Amino acid sequence: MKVTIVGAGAVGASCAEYVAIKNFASEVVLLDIKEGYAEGKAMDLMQTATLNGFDTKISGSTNDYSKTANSDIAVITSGIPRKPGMTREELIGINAGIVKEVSANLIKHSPDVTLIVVSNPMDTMTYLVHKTTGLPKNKIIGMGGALDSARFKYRLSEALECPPSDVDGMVIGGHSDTGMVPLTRLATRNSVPVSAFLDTDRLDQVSEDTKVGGATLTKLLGTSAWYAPGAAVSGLVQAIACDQKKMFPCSALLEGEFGLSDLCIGVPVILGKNGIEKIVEIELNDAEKNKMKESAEGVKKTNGLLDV
Ligand SMILES: NC(=O)C1=CN([C@@H]2O[C@H](COP(=O)(O)OP(=O)(O)OC[C@H]3O[C@@H](n4cnc5c(N)ncnc54)[C@H](O)[C@@H]3O)[C@@H](O)[C@H]2O)C=CC1
Ligand SMILES: O=C([O-])CC(=O)C(=O)O
Repeated sequence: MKVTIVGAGAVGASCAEYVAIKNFASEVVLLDIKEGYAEGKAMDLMQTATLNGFDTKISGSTNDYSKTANSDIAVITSGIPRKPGMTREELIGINAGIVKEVSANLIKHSPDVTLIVVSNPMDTMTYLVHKTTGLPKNKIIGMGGALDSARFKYRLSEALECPPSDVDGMVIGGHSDTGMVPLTRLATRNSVPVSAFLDTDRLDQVSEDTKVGGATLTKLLGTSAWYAPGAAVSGLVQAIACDQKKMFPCSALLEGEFGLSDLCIGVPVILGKNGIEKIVEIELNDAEKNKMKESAEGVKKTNGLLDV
């Protein structure tokens, strides 16, 4: 199993580390445009192999895509992150060109690759990859909802004063400060609806904190987050690599599902060896449907800025 990660920055390197530690991939190639950077990160990570007990071979490449040939899965984390006060959407001008070029280069050397798009604005970057590559729709996956759901569960565990492992929950919709749709109605603590423990005001607060999860960290860190993003991507990579048939909310091309079409947005999907094996059309109530519709309008507005 060969995994390539383009962009050896904060998220790319974190993802490489989690993939390696989980020890399911034979090879991880890190590629970056910055001279020597991916090689340096790869060497540093390889020197953790005996410490962390993994056998995955991690190598680096400065923009030489021949090193990525025959990758099964490739992750795109190349591009700029936001600074405090910015939205993800403001990154489109620089990141669209990078994502278009990187995806074309990856596919040239690995025509059967499954792509996971991380660069922001992620839903629009995922749509761009659909529009500009010939890859089938099941092989293009945007990562956002897995991260947003992890943050939702963290915020719920804070409110419930319980360990995060007691909590289950999911965030669908666009990966943006206003577009996320945390499904509080379906969230549970060990199968008990969270509404049995928390009142509406507290649940609304959890939702709001979840939606601005990325912005909150960007303000604290001066750049956007990487540990939870890297871990979330590694979960998607593992589900595909190990054919786990696990369900995650991912940005997928919709063609009528949830009453939406011609966009990529976060919805529950089953991930296995064929990438997106199924979009799971869960029943939403009217309020959730309206939030999804508004979220989709926001994503489409950003998509309208693309030159495709
Ligand atoms: N979808 C999500 O949930 C998340 C998305 N992100 C996004 O991921 C992206 C990366 O974030 P960070 O790793 O924090 O940024 P970073 O600046 O640490 O790393 C980005 C790397 O991309 C490289 N790069 C730029 N152009 C390239 C090209 N043409 N080819 C190869 N490499 C290139 C840079 O040299 C740099 O090393 C950002 O757009 C950020 O907004 C970050 C966190 C979560
Ligand atoms: O907030 C950002 O810009 C990066 C990101 O997508 C996240 O951490 O959710």
